[in-house]
Amino acid sequence: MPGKARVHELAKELGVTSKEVLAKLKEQGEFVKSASSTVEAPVARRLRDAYPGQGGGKSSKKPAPAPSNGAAPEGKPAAPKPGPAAEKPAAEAPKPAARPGPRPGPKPPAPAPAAPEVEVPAATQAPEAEVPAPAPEQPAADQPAAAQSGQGGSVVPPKPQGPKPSGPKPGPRAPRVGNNPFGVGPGSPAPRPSGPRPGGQQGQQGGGAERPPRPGGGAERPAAGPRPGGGQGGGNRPTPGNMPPRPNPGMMPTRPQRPAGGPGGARGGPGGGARGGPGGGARGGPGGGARGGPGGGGGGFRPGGGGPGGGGGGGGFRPGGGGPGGGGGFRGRGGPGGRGGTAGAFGRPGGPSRKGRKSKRQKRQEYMDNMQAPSVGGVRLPKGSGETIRLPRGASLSDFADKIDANPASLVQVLFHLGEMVTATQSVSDEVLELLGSEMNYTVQVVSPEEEDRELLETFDITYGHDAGDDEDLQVRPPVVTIMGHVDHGKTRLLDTIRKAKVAEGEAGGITQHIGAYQVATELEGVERLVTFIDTPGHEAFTAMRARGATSTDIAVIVVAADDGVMPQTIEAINHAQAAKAPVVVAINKIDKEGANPDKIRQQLTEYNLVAEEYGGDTMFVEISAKQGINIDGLLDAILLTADAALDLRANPDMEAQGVAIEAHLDRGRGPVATVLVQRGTLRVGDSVVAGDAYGRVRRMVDEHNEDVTEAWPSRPVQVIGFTSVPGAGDTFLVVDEDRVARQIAERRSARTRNALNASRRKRVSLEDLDSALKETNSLNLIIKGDNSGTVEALEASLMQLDVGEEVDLNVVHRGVGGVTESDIDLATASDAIVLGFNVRAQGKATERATREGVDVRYYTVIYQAIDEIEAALKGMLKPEYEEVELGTAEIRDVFKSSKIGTIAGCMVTSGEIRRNARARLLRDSNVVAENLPINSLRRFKDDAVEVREGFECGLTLGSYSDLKIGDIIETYEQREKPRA
Ligand SMILES: Nc1nc2c(ncn2[C@@H]2O[C@H](COP(=O)(O)OP(=O)(O)OP(=O)(O)O)[C@@H](O)[C@H]2O)c(=O)[nH]1
Repeated sequence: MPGKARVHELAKELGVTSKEVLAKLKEQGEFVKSASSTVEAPVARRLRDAYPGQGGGKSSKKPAPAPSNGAAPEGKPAAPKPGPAAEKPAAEAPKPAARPGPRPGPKPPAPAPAAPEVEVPAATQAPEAEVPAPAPEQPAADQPAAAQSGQGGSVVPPKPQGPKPSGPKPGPRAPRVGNNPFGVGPGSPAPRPSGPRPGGQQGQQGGGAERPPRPGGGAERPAAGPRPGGGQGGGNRPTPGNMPPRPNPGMMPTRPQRPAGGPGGARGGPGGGARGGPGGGARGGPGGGARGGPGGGGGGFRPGGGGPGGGGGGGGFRPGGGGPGGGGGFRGRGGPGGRGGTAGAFGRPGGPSRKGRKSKRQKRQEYMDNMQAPSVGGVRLPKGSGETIRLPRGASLSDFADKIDANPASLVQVLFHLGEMVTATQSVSDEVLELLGSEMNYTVQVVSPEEEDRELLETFDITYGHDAGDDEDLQVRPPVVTIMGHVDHGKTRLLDTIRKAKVAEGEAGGITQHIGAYQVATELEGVERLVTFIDTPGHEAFTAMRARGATSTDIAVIVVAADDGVMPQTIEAINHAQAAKAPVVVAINKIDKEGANPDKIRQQLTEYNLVAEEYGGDTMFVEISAKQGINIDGLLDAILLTADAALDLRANPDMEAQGVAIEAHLDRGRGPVATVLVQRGTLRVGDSVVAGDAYGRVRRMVDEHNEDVTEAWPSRPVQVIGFTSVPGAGDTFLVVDEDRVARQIAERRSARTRNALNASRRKRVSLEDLDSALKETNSLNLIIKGDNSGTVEALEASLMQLDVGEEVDLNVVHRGVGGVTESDIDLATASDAIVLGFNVRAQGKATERATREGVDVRYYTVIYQAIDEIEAALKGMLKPEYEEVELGTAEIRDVFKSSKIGTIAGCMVTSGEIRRNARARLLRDSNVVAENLPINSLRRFKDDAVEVREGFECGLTLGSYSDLKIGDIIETYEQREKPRA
């Protein structure tokens, strides 16, 4: 095969010295080692071109037509061994001859004479060739160009000069790095590392293999020989520069568009060669390349920072911070340009971060704040300036912390130091909140449930408790009356009598059911008037209900048995009425009985600010007999007169109804049923209603005659069916626009109640009694289920009033209306509770489950029985109380010392007996010298004894106590459990 020209041969040919040739080559950017080194044909040609006068230029033109002019010797070097397939001298190549014009058609018809032109270096024609330069898929088109290039001369194998650098190709003539003639134009020196432009431009031509096919791109250049990928430095060694492309960020279609990368190919330096000669390559030559040469190349595998003049890598695997103009990159470092480029996608930011730093001033301010902040137990707290913090009852430390922008954990710590152990989310009592607030100079205002409810309703633009509209919208309404009094003074009987009396007076159908309230008609001064009675009298267990009854009541009738007089609950009832500012009418009952002394009652009640009219006061006293129906009308008259005199009973019926739930229960067939008393507005079927934390839509309303009603005016009690759950007795109810609002109000109330309940139930654990609290809980948990909410509340209230000392806690973990369910049993299992069912039974498989889980379920129909039993159970739980019982005394008559046993007292038992293991105290001259000493050894003579009686001598030891003297008295005693009263 025709060898490559050696330097000295070329020197000879050109008539210059080898040294000169070497110098020239160096000038051209070719690094040739010595005179015996070979150079590639294009280099030789360029060299010849550089010496035109010496035939170099000519010679380059000659070789092609060689066959015709026989210039073989010259032609040889002219057509140097370019391509691997160049078996034949380039002179043979002409036929294709194709003029590499714009059309590289596969069959260029160009005749032989065109040959000279054929020799025009391909690179010079590149601009033309670029246009048609087909994509690699048109190898045929490439062919002629390749042929005419004169260097590859590869006529035959139309090897597709794929766009890939295809490094590993076994081309026998792997162009050496830096020798790719297509990287630069003819005659043009190697790209200077002077900026992106040359590099970029060159890169386009010799561009990386990954570049999309571009006209004239190195890869596609047919003239590029077998290894088109390279620029000047192009070679076909498998290097990162000419590896087949791998998918990487640098190859993403968008990347090359980054301005920073310059127009260089994805891997391209100017020459885009594998290892980057001057033209750049995979590792970056001056034109930039994989590692960022000075010229800032297109992205390579690791396009680093761009060089001084170049942009950074245009996206490669790890393009880094750019040089001055560079940018974009993943992880590269800045080149000489240093920082200043923008950060790469994942690169470090260009400059040091100042974010998060605090100024000295800020730090000083913080320090000052810290110094001023209150500190409890070393925990710094925010310092308030006396502002008022409003917290709902049962708020947690977390809620508090939110309001003052503090860390809840520090509040927990502070409370710990103050002796309260609570978690951040646990509800805490009002006092604790207030205490904590005062520590931090805040005024904590615990908002009452009523206030909270008002605020809650305000969020829905609802006001409760006021009549809407003007004075003229108000219409007279009947008075609402509650009957209260001491046990057995005749409240129930009176209510019955009134009811029956009115039935007798012709109420159609009569009062057929007890709904918690009823309305009766009576005549006063010829005018028919209505009076509403709340039909929930009771014994003290109903205190809670009564208290509420008084607040929803206009007038309180206090029943006092004429034969019994004023009793404790009479006074309590008066107090409730007066607290509710409800005028009182006193019904002196049982006047039919012997010994009835109404005047005594009048007299007694003056002490309680109830002065009878007869005595110059304004309270009406009416003497009646509920049993015999005496003076019932008189009582009704008195009620109405009192109402007229003392009250302005008017309400606006033309508004959405508001009122109070008097009683509620779960009806087997109808679901939750609530008796409500409309206080203002008109309640209608279909209204969306919310009562406490229950809500629903009024599906049906019935009155005390069990008749359906469609509208209920002020002071009218009706039973409402349609709630989704059972409201509580005494809950306020109101009609709202939409079901959604009703639901939301109910849910928020429910959450609030739960919180408040948690706060009240929380077992207060302080550091002093933490041990005992953990050792023994001493609490009785209860679940109360009843047939209606009034009963349940009453039972709970009574139980809570049980006096069992402070040793035992009574917790009602759940209460509800309805039968005992499986879920009640589950809760009881989880909380170790006893289930109390009042007038209800177990539902479904609750009994079975209770038996299985060992849950104690107790059913009652009499309230006293329930209370008595629980009281007994609680007393059983009380810790035993111990008392000291003296056993006997002994006088020390002698003292012995034993190295083995210690100090032994020889005694005479002077009273009672001395028992081994009993406790003893030592008296000397009637003073207690030592207490609680154990008698751990007791002997009578040499025998161990369990006890020694009065009049006998014994020897004993008092533990390790040794300060015994003759004449001391040993008093022994033991602790015995004290029976409870
Ligand atoms: N002689 C007489 N007995 C009456 C009169 N009113 C009530 N009694 C009787 O007194 C007893 C108690 O009457 P209740 O109506 O149950 O008394 P109460 O105040 O409702 O009792 P509690 O529901 O337990 O609080 C009953 O036996 C009645 O019959 C009355 O005017 N005269």
